[in-house]
Amino acid sequence: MKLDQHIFLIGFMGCGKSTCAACLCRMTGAEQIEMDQEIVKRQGMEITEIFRVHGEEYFRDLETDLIKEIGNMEPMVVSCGGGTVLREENVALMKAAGRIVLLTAEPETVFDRVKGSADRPVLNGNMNLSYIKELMEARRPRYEAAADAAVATDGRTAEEICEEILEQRKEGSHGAR
Ligand SMILES: Nc1ncnc2c1ncn2[C@@H]1O[C@H](COP(=O)(O)OP(=O)(O)OP(=O)(O)O)[C@@H](O)[C@H]1O
Ligand SMILES: O=C(O)C1=C[C@@H](O)[C@@H](O)[C@H](O)C1
Ligand SMILES: [Mg+2]
Repeated sequence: MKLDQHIFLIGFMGCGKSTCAACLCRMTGAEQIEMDQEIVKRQGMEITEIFRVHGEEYFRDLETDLIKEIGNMEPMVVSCGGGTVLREENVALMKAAGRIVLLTAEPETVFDRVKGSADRPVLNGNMNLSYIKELMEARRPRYEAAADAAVATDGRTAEEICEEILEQRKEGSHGAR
């Protein structure tokens, strides 16, 4: 199933964007772009380092620049940063270039998936379930407003999740995205 537009995977940290993007690429033959990794590569610095040295706004500007570039690329699967859709401008650029799929997971699932890692500056110092719940609730309206479709990931394999994403896309081809 070849892509005719980008698929942007969005959602909270640890919801499975990178895992599902890789799986979607195996299923469609499309290329994957990992926004976080691409920014790390270009800056020659880890994300925690970019936040520490330049601040969050600087990182958010890099995300916007990258989204603009992606808009001019061949259709691919884009694994967004967890906070990419916090900027309205980014959402508008993404909507113009493809379909935005929200991956969801319960806070308990997220905590379980991310608790062993120190690579997410937004969670460093706040690696606990109540903070994850609070931040997820605060961000939920932004994720939901940006999404063309949503898929729950709790207790499901990447393959099951991706089949649903591709199935929705077929259905969507007759009307809404
Ligand atoms: N459906 C799933 N079932 C079980 N474990 C999963 C699933 N999806 C992802 N994981 C695991 O959860 C962790 C986070 O997944 P992943 O890196 O794909 O999330 P992400 O949304 O890209 O997070 P971030 O961008 O914040 O790093 C990984 O260890 C991954 O193996
Ligand atoms: O949710 C967030 O704000 C972030 C998520 C990560 O993917 C990174 O983009 C960065 O750590 C910020
Ligand atoms: Mg990721």
